Amino acid sequence: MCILTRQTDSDNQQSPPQQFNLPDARIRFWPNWLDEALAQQLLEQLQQQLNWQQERIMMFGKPVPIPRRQVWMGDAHCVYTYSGSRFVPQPWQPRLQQLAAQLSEFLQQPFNCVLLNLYADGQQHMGWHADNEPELGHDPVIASLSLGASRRFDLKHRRQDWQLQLALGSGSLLVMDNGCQQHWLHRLPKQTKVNNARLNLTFRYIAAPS
Ligand SMILES: O=C(O)CCC(=O)C(=O)O
Ligand SMILES: [Fe+2]
Repeated sequence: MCILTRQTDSDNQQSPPQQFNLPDARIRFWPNWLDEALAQQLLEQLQQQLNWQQERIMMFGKPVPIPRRQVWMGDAHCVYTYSGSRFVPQPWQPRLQQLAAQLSEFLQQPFNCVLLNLYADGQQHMGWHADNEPELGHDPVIASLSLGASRRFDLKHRRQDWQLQLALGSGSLLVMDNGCQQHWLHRLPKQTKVNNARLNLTFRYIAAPS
């Protein structure tokens, strides 16, 4: 097993990313893509303004609330099926549409929808999964922006004994592509000592029906 950890440093959007060429995948990481004050301001604004939902998923035949709150937002055709439920997007909040456009320009990659996850504290989490729903296409590019409390993010190869752990601090941007969803899984583990909220935004692209 190989566990690699990177700590954040003072890079910004002008700096080249930290790049991890993993077996069967690529991860790029900008520790300070947004500066600290802007990240904090955006966190507070989105926490207050958005219509946060605690979705329920079916587990062993019973509806169970997921351990975080979510918003699904994007272009009207971006209907998304996740853990057996169908999500119709909320219309764009202007600041988020602007961020999607900024990321599209920055990464030279279209984004037309975003899943927002709000973790009230370190008890809230997300289990092992891949963002490999068919709507996202064959090899999706997922751009993950984090605001608020720093949390650990784990990746593991599906078939080989490889793991990667990253600390995702406020304002950091993580980009997963080149096989990451096909060959790896990721999760946000519980961290019971974390008392503050974290908001994560994963920008995605869903092709319009032809
Ligand atoms: O909160 C995170 O960093 C992970 C979010 C995630 O994996 C997802 O939205 O699919
Ligand atoms: Fe994910």
